[in-house]
Amino acid sequence: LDFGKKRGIKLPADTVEGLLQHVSYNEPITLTRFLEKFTYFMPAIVTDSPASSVMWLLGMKDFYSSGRALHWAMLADFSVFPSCRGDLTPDEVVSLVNRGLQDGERDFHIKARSILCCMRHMPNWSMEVVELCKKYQNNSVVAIDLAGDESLNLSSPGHKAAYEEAERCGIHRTVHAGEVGPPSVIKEAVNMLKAERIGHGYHVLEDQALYKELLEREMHFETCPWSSYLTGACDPDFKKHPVIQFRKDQANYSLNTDDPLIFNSTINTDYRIAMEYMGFTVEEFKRVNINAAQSSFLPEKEKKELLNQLYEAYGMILSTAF
Ligand SMILES: O=c1[nH]cnc2c1ncn2[C@@H]1O[C@H](CO)[C@@H](O)[C@H]1O
Repeated sequence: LDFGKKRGIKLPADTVEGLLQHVSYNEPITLTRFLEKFTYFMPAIVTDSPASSVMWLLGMKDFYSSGRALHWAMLADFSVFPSCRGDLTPDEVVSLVNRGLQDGERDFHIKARSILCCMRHMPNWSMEVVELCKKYQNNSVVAIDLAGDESLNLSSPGHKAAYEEAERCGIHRTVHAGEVGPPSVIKEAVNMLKAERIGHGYHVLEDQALYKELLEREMHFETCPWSSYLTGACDPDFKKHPVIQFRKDQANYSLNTDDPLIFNSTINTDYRIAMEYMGFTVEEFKRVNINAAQSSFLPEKEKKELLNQLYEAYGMILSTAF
């Protein structure tokens, strides 16, 4: 609200409660309508330097205290947010966030890296995104992602070229796929974009051959149960949720929040759902978090440190041989 006022950008309400009523929600709507929520508050913060500083600071604090993920978009295309020209270039935003993440890692004793996100509806941004990934590759940025509305046709050369360049340069790759879209989007993500992880991926179960292949390849699925309820990605009955099948098959997947602001949630929201409706045991929570660490995009040495921390915290055998 403060940044909106300062920049003369009209928001849909002028109190915190009023704005939250537009942004946060707790009953299913479509993915497309969910994505519209971002347009209510993004114009107030994109490419604004004080806003960016405050956002990462709050993000790090949340990240530390409640396991919330940081999820941020950085590019402002003026055709998307026409009235919100800030004082930072995308490059400066990434650099600022990197500094924030590094301060946070030091102050909170956590690992925090950044994934720069391409948007499905903006294929002409993707090369710029991968160039930023390259520039900051050894400085907090570890991977490229592709998010947005999956019903849009992916066969744009922009995303493909960016992902090819990412692979060529050793930049890790994840793609939102099979969240609401069919298994063919996952196939494209894996075969064409060379994704190493799949964001959501629930609809993989509709193509058993593909599912079997991805199980064998130990493909990592970044699942978000509460998000999947609110975006209408899955049957609203959690007892029929794809995560239950993933658990039974001991697939490589993790539990995540997705967008805590909009979903008014913390990681405990997702854990509670897993426990109450999906038959999770403490052992499965441990296994899932070890999966997450193993499939993280940290450099190998740091990944081993993180895994050792988890093994120790979980009372599992700790090998000092690493
Ligand atoms: O669950 C999701 N599916 C698809 N796109 C998403 C999801 N969550 C967020 N975004 C998109 O990614 C951008 C960066 O966070 C957001 O602006 C939103 O458009």
